[in-house]
Amino acid sequence: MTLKSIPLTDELHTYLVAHGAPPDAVVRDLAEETLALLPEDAGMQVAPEQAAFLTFLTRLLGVRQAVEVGTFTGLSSLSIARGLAEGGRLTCFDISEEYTNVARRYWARAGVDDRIELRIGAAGERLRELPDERYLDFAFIDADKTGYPVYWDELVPRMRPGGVIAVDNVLRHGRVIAPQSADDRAIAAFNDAVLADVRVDAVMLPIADGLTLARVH
Ligand SMILES: C[S@@+](CC[C@H](N)C(=O)[O-])C[C@H]1O[C@@H](n2cnc3c(N)ncnc32)[C@H](O)[C@@H]1O
Repeated sequence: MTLKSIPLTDELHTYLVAHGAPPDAVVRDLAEETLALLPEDAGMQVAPEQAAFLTFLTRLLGVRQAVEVGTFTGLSSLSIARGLAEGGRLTCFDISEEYTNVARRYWARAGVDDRIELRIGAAGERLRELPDERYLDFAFIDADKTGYPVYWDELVPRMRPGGVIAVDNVLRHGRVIAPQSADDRAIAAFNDAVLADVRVDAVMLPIADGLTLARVH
């Protein structure tokens, strides 16, 4: 049995991205503009292979109702929106008008703005505005790390049976096993809580900074 995922050199990463739904012009421009406008924060954007995976997964699940927590300049939301089934809707949560104004432009350019609703404000509070029923097919959590348990607790009861929650940055660039910050400790505790949560089956994938996929019973 193979013992672990192989390490990715830069060359291998480039090869992997190029051979699995490579970024189109919209995604390339969004990545370039994010880096130019927000050089300090551009690393928050999902990796290109994650973007492709989000579209693939959304399509695979036939998602009609999706939520994203943590939109930034829009790469993950664009990727989810592209995979939605006919008539599907994505509701996005973020606190920043500045970041999400970039997202709005790229949603329009990609022709998916008609299926996305953006709600600005602290997601812990704004998620409570969502219908109190099990209607969500898919959710993606990628905002402030200390908020993850709150987002999880708001989202799990709203997932339809078989719905999937994807959670980003669960490996904290390896620091999850030796936390060095409050964010690292928050993710380590969150990962333990997911493992113990009897409402879900979860797998942790070594994509980019680690992605948990949890299927809600
Ligand atoms: C890692 S980035 C998201 C990256 C995005 N998924 C992408 O692919 O480009 C985290 C985002 O969470 C937002 N955020 C931070 N705290 C938040 C909160 N309390 N409620 C909602 N959004 C928050 C930030 O403004 C930022 O845009």
